[in-house]
Amino acid sequence: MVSSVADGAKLQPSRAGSRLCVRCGERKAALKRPKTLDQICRECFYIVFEDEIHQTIVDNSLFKAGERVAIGASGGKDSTVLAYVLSKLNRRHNYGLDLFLLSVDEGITGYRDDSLETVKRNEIQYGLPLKIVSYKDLYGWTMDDIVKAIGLKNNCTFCGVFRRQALDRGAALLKADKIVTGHNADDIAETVLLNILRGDIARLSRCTFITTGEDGPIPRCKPFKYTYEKEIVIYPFYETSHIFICIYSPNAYRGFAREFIKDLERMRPRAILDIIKSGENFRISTTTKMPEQGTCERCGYISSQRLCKACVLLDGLNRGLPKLGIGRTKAGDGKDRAKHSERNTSSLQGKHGNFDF
Ligand SMILES: Nc1ncnc2c1ncn2[C@@H]1O[C@H](COP(=O)(O)OP(=O)(O)OP(=O)(O)O)[C@@H](O)[C@H]1O
Repeated sequence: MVSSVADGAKLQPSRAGSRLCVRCGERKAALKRPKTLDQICRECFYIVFEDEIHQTIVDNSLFKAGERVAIGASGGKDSTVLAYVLSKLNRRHNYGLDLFLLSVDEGITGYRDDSLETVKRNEIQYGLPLKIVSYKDLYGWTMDDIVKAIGLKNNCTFCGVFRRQALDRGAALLKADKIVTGHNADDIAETVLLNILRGDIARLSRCTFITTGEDGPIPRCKPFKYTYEKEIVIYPFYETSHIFICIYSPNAYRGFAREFIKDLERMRPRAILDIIKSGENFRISTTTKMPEQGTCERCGYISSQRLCKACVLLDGLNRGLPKLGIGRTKAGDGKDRAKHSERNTSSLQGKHGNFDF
């Protein structure tokens, strides 16, 4: 399913009126910057947008020269803009990175097949090699098959767990040193809020990290950590920009958090950065038990249980018991590596889940 988001982006420029740009003081302001509400011209908007991302990359030492970086490319607005900006900054600032597009085909007819067409165009437009890995090849199941087996209710759990691992496997095939994703400031603020609402201390403690998985197979980072979604939408300006909406994603709880953050942003744009800042400054009590890292006995993937979540879910599917591994039951067959409280066990469960991408 495809919907155009260019409309929202076009409204703002027309409201900017005839004021001069606050940055250059020469050209007419073309829009009100969503992040700061500054009246700014189009040229200066591009400059500050790209410069802030460059600054985030430099301040957080996200990359080293010579690294092979796989860009998680879904074909949606965030990762499409990420691929474009990262290849531009790589050239402009001589990062010395080898960039690749990496797409996971979940096998969702009418959604991922459409968005993969965008990625294939990006491969040519941006001159970046593309690798596609599919759930069908990796797990023997497409999401269409999984939804037929389990219905709509818990399908996001399968998709999140499988996608996380599929990205790692694809990146390993590309011999990548890092994976980057298009998670933006709104996504991160939303995740902070959700982890508070769920009392998920383990994930709360790491969901604001700009780089995660340094102890795992391939670290992944988020160069858009401080980039507002509204600015990502505006960035391609009058070019058509599309959002692909998953036909299977009912995730109402996340949707509620998202709406709440959008309301806060309308009243006070800084709210998004402030929620991220709060998340960054949470201190976890030393008495809270944290997951103990290991590897899955069956597939060798990083896991805090005897079997990783993907293997447990796959087992359930293959045995005709698709609900196995869903919810708050323990992954594996109960032989935990460490004794955890009930709450901590539930945190571990989602370690590869879609809230902790
Ligand atoms: N199928 C996929 N293949 C490769 N990377 C993916 C895939 N799905 C998600 N990602 C990565 O995870 C990020 C966040 O995914 P999410 O599903 O939240 O989509 P989103 O916020 O709408 O981003 P986008 O606009 O890029 O689709 C994406 O920006 C992308 O980098």
